[in-house]
Amino acid sequence: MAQLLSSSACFDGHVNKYQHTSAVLGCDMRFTAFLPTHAGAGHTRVPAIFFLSGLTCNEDNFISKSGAPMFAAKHGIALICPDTSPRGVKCKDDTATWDFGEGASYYVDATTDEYKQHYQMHTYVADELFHLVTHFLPIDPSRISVMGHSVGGHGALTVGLHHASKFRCISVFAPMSSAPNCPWGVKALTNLLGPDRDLWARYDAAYLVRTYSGPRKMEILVDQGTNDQFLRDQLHTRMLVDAASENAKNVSFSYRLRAGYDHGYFYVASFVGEHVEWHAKRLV
Ligand SMILES: N[C@@H](CCC(=O)N[C@@H](CS)C(=O)NCC(=O)O)C(=O)O
Repeated sequence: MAQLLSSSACFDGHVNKYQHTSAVLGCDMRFTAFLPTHAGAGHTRVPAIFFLSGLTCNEDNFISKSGAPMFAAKHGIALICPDTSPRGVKCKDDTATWDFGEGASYYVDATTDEYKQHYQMHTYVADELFHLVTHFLPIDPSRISVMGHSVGGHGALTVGLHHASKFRCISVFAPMSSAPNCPWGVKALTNLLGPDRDLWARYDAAYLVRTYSGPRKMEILVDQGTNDQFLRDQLHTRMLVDAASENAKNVSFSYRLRAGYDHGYFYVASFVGEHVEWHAKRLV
């Protein structure tokens, strides 16, 4: 069960904030949900898009900055926005920097002694939160997809490709495309999984796109701004394009390059309507 903390009318629906105790993470967690008005009326279950946010974000950034609820209302789709990490669990160094730890879990299931007790965000999103929202909210479990931004784009790709029977399609803005091949990812995976790089492939989005083999063809939409300050050193979006071209049998891939846009929420807000429409075609 989740406790409703607040509810605000928004377009043709409500933005609700919930809190629940996560058994997987061993702490209380919050998430926000946009629910269209007709969700739950006469037992109506609606499709949903999970949105995974990037570094320094919590459950509020996307829902309040992207403008997505207007488009979700138009298409009758729910938005589910989890927090980006466990909170207040006091693991080693997890509040020391902005690019790792609290607000920066990288959606990984940790195996190191320092982090494995709480940093299980992959299983939290794919299993625990998925189960919670499809049992507690009027959401149709057979019509769910995943979207993400930056490190949350890495999260959307890794969660979506590992759980393709649960998530129908994936779209990402400015994704961190290969965690083992950028400084953010190397720092996070060393902390969360240890130094054995063979274990890191499970969270390498480009590797997963290249090797994905079912249960059905996965549709992926990748969006990238050309003036993104993190593109050259951290995101390497081209690696996803190359990986998809090598696996066209199993992956249907669209790439939208946006001239002049940077990494921030003004960029996400500019194209989120296109993304919600793309998901709606596959969910509604
Ligand atoms: N704190 C970093 C930036 C972190 C950052 O850009 N985070 C992105 C995701 S990777 C974000 O969505 N930030 C929250 C926001 O803009 O609301 C800095 O100041 O350079």
